[in-house]
Amino acid sequence: MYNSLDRRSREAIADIKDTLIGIAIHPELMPDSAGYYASSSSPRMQHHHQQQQQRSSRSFASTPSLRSRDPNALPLLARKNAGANVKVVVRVRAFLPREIQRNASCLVLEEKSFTFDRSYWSHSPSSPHYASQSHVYDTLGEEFLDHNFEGYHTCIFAYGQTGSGKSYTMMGTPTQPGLIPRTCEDLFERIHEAQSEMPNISYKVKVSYFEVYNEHVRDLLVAPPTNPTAAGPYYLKIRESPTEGPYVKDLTEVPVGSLDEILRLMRTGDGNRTVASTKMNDTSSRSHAVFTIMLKQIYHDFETDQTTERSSRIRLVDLAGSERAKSTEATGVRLREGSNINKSLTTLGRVIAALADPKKNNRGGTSVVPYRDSILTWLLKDSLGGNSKTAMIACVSPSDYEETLSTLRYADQAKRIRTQAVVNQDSMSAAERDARIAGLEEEEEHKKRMLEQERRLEEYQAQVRRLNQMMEEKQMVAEAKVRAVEIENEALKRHLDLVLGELKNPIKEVKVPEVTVVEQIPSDESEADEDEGVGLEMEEEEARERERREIEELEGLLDYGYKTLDGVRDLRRKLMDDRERFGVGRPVPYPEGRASREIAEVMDRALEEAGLGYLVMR
Ligand SMILES: Nc1ncnc2c1ncn2[C@@H]1O[C@H](COP(=O)(O)OP(=O)(O)OP(=O)(O)O)[C@@H](O)[C@H]1O
Repeated sequence: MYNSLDRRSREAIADIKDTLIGIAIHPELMPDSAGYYASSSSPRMQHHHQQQQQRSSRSFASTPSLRSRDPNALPLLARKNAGANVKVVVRVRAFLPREIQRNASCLVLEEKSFTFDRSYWSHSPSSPHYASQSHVYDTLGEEFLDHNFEGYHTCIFAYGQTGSGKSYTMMGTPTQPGLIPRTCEDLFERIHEAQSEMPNISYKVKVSYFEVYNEHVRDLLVAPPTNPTAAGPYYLKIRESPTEGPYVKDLTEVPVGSLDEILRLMRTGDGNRTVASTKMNDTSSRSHAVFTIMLKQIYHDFETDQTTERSSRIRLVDLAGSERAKSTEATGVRLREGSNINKSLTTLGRVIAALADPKKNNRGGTSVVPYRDSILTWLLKDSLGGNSKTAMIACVSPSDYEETLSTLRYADQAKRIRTQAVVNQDSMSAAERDARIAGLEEEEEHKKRMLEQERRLEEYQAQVRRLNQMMEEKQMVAEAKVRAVEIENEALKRHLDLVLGELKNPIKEVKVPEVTVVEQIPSDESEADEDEGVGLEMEEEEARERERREIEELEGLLDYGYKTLDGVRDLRRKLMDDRERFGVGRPVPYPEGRASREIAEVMDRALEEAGLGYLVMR
């Protein structure tokens, strides 16, 4: 216990030294020598400060950490410290039943030297050095949560071969919860404690959970679609913001207000994670899972009317395990997963190697760090080499020599990485806050107006599209009608020609001579012959006259037909010229005569049926 406190005190002193060096680089940003609570005249604040100091006997950096620095005296730029190395710990798990069955023995490495911060012996609970789940949290998780309350982003990731105990360490089991549930529990405990002591502090917690599976990002807080193709894109895209770095676009971030809520989400996400049974592990994680808690602390000083806001991100990563196809005997989908897992872990190794190499890293050589070579390293860019306090838990199996050696080398290299964590804090006076709110409101109003304009433009464009479509349809219908009338007219014309031909050359009626027996009356014979001759002449004259009239009438009718056809052609041309005026036709008067009227009526009906009845004048 004493040793642990002593070590943590030393670490604290080193951390303070780093910070002071960082501040000294910017002398104008040197903080006010008086501490935040010391400078506060409020007795409540001083009382709280004492409480915090008492609490620090349980935890080195005490709970809600808006305590230790004056937010006014430490503006954002000054919070960049000289950087600190990634914390690296190694954990050895217990034998699994199958290892006990084959009488596996705990391997002893030949003498080699690796640098770590700590090692956890979780091999046999009977050992006096046994590191339980709670021990791992108390000695690592708690310290990192302290950093979060101080306003630092943190990341703890578990690395190791398949079946070495990463998921056990990060998530644990219902009876032996791991770092993630314990962090959530401690987080809400601290929040409740702080809120009961300080009414002017409020907290906002949000959570997200995603996995990187086969080089794709999947939201674990959204149930996988039963039919991925019908449900749209299944995987999420990655974007990079100039201030926040790479992030997952459209990732669900759920606001949470209690431990129960966050644990429920954690279980939901865990249930959605891609897990499969392999020869090396019955429940092998086939993806890298990233559980993120976003913590915002808003502190309001009633005396100065100043608001201070601290935001931090807690990233807890359970990587998929490196695996040898030979040991896992994987085939098909499992083999493909395994090769993707190994590929991204190899890239992680290259990123760690580049970051650990001062020649590449210190002289602004971050561009040579191959973050973008895998989704995992790109998303962890900030945690690995940027604004984050980071820890790696290297998990090893007790009986696998080669894999253990490789994990230890990895871990040793990671220990050389330095990150540059800054306190993510922003403070403003009441006037600044009001101005910011006004500015944001104006921005919001402007965005709303823009959106409204965009919406209207879209509506207008949709309306124009609908109108054009209807016009096209109308034109197509009109053209079809014109074609129908033309066909009708052609048929009519042929019919008229036939009728006309028949009238011009009528088929003469063959008169069969009547055989009659005539009584001979000698005195009146010549008179009777004369009368008969005159009657025949008149009949012939009448027939010719009737024929002439019919021909005239039919010629008029034909003329009417041609004119109607002209009207239709005219209409068609107009339709082509101007859709708006396609309905205006040329009226054609009826010709005289009964027969032509009948035919004209037939034609009119045809036109009317074709929807063009207005062409002729009634
Ligand atoms: N410290 C430990 N004490 C007891 N059992 C452990 C310990 N660590 C791991 N185990 C057990 O070992 C098995 C494999 O562990 P786990 O699933 O955590 O491995 P992993 O590294 O996450 O594997 P993978 O990469 O395949 O997902 C599990 O049955 C787990 O309960």
